Amino acid sequence: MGIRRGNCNRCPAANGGNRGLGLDSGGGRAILCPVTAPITALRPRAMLLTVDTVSKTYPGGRPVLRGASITLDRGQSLALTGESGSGKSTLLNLTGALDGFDSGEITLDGVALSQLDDAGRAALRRDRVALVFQQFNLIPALSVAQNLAFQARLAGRLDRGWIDEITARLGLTELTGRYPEQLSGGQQQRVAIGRAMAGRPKLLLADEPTGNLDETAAGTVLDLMLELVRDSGTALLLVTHSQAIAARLDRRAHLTGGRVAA
Ligand SMILES: Nc1ncnc2c1ncn2[C@@H]1O[C@H](COP(=O)(O)OP(=O)(O)OP(=O)(O)O)[C@@H](O)[C@H]1O
Repeated sequence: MGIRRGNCNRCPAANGGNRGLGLDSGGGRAILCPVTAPITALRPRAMLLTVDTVSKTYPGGRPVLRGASITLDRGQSLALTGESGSGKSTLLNLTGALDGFDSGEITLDGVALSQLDDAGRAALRRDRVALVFQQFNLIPALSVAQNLAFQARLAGRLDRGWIDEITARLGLTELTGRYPEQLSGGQQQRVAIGRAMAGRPKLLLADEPTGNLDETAAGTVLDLMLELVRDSGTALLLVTHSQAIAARLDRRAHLTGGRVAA
């Protein structure tokens, strides 16, 4: 970047100037203030996602998000917790460009979501984001192998070697010819995770991914998902009610009153 980092002699945030920009104490050269600069400016390579003071009210409803902010580095995992109705799924959907927000900004992999039209949002979802929900959402007419390949093709990154690796790591090798209705819930969710990862997404959004599974299956699925995500360098934003699950991730953030308390 053109502007270097250092100690500024006056805090522009305090003086009503541009947040994060300051002057060095010597010659008045522009620098990034290490105190007030947005983290994105200081660590541009590591940062994947910034949700910056985002607000959202559904038509006819009360505000759900009132200036919610989170950040996520590449390859990092973050658990989003909060009371029922606090807006966790809403925040996840906004992050995945599934819905629009009223104010603030979401930046994903350098792309400001507020600037995208419908086609741009669709492209972002296809190329960089993958979703796993509590409902497995597999395509019933496609076999396990076809479900995985479908997603990879959609993302424009069909790599048979990678799909074979995912299949093996998720313990699905014996099941590749089966159809979703021939699988248990835990098996279906493993396929859903495999499908999500098949296109090598930058960000995996998971909404209560083990919520429909019994404890044993949930534990297995979570272990496999975290291992696969970690080794792939994919960042994970996971909504959960479970403190035990939240504790397994790198960081956690709690949503309350429409804001995030990290
Ligand atoms: N499409 C929608 N239209 C109108 N209101 C909605 C819509 N989706 C969610 N809401 C409302 O927004 C609020 C937050 O919902 P959201 O699903 O984001 O919460 P949550 O924290 O994920 O809840 P839970 O833990 O129960 O799944 C709720 O009051 C909900 O009724």
